[in-house]
Amino acid sequence: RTWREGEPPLVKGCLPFLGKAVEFSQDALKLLTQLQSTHGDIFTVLIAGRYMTFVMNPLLYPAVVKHGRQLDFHVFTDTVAPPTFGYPPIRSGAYPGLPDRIQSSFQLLQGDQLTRLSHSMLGNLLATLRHHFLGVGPGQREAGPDWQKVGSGREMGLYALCESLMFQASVLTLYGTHNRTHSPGVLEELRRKFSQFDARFPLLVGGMPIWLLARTNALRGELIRHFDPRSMQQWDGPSDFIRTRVQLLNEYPLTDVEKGAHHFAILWASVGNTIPAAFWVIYHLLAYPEAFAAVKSEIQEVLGIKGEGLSLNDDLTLTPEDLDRMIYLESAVCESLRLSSASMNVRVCQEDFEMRLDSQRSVHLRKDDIIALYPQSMHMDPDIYPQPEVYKFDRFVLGSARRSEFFKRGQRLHYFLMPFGSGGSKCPGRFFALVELKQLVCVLLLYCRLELAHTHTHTHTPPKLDTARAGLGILPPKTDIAVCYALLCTEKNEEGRGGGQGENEKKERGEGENKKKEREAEGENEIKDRLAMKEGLVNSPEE
Ligand code: HEM
Repeated sequence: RTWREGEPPLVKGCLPFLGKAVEFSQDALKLLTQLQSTHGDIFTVLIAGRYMTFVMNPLLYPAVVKHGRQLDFHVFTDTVAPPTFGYPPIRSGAYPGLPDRIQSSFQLLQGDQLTRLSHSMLGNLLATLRHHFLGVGPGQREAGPDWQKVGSGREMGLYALCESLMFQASVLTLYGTHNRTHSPGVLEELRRKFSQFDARFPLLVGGMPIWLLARTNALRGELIRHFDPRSMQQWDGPSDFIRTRVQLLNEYPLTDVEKGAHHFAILWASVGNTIPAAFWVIYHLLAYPEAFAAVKSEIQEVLGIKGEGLSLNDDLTLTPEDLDRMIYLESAVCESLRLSSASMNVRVCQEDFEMRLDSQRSVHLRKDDIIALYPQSMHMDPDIYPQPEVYKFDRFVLGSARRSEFFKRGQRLHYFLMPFGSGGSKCPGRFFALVELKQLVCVLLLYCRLELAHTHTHTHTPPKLDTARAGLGILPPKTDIAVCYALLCTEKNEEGRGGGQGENEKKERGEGENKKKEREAEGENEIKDRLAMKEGLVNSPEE
């Protein structure tokens, strides 16, 4: 291929076919930043046989997003997802109407259904916490045998802790309970298999045929079997989202394995990014005491909880309005997503056309080329985020409100935080993901005492991002990091404080709850305004 007048600069590298594939897989952000400094805001690179045009300046992102017709997202996913998860491409014409109906099913992750999902997720997070870490099974109210052990503190990897909690609570919320998976041992087994499959995920997405990875192929088969039609009948109380998808897939001539593979793909989508995101959100709060203190006191203030926190016997209610009032919590979550997300937004050019970038510039693009945005470069741009490598929990707060205006070269950005993609390919689970992450913080901070095992401050070296997954979403840490954890308030502690004090605390809590109700009544309009603003964070206004 040779460069033509009007096209973006072309970088072919020295290696035939591979082009810049090696550098890209080693450190995509570094390569793209170097190319940007030489070739400017937009350039085309040969990567493993594909010509990929990167638009690096976030002020130009709207130009790409608005060309949804010429720049199609699903052509790409329909090439990558089917061989990775094991179902046939759905846009081949063999399944008329299926792609649109699948898109419609994503509505069930939002709106009113989101409230139901959130309610169920919180219950499952608490049940999982009680069961696995504190020795109390779902539905049980009494302390189990591990109570004392936990009361005196335990140590484990923070990633392992987040993975276990988020995986189990997410599976229970989306798929329901399974007569065999009632036993947490079975869910744990499912998680282990999932995590082994996930370790090979970058290779599969990179195009390696699964038959070359015999163990991964076998694992995928086992994972799919958990979700084939016969197994799905044994899941009790699935979410409306999963129930609808089961009915939908049954209407099409798919084999049982192919149906199971679709459900398995949703499992990956729902936890593959949420688990590493949970790790970074909690890690940053533990590493930065001022962030921890501000977020915890905000949570307690909004929920009207006095004292250290809650005991296991206390239940927790978190309405969407409660979460919405927690602007420091939301900012802390966004800041962790900014620092850890490295998803690539990919589109396939459907025809030769001229894409207008701004009032002065346009470029020629060729049919079948890939157009990509790499928002990690925006997230780490010092012009937009001063000291971009530093964690600042309140970066997304301005005064006493959410901050939703960010600028580059003095111009306001339409897109400033893009962990969830953009335009037509935007993650349909983004609202649920934010709720899950906030709920996890509330649960851990209110019920547990958590500390990094080896230091109490951020002066230690933070874990590095595992760049092997660059382009695929939230990057996990290269290594896990140990945390000590214990219950904040054990029954024993409460007794120790004496009945009178316990009564006072209950009274104070009651007063706090009354205050909360008064605020709820007063603030409804204010909440609506804030919700509208929050939409700016997860959904750009023009979409
Ligand atoms: C922090 C958590 C999450 C992050 C960062 C994230 C990010 C993303 C991104 C970037 C995409 C677009 C992929 C692309 O452009 O190629 C995507 C797609 C998707 N996500 Fe998420 N996601 C998260 C959580 C969730 C959750 C909790 C669910 C569901 C319960 C979910 C369901 C999906 C689905 C179904 C798609 C495919 C959409 C389509 O094919 O049109 N995600 N996600």
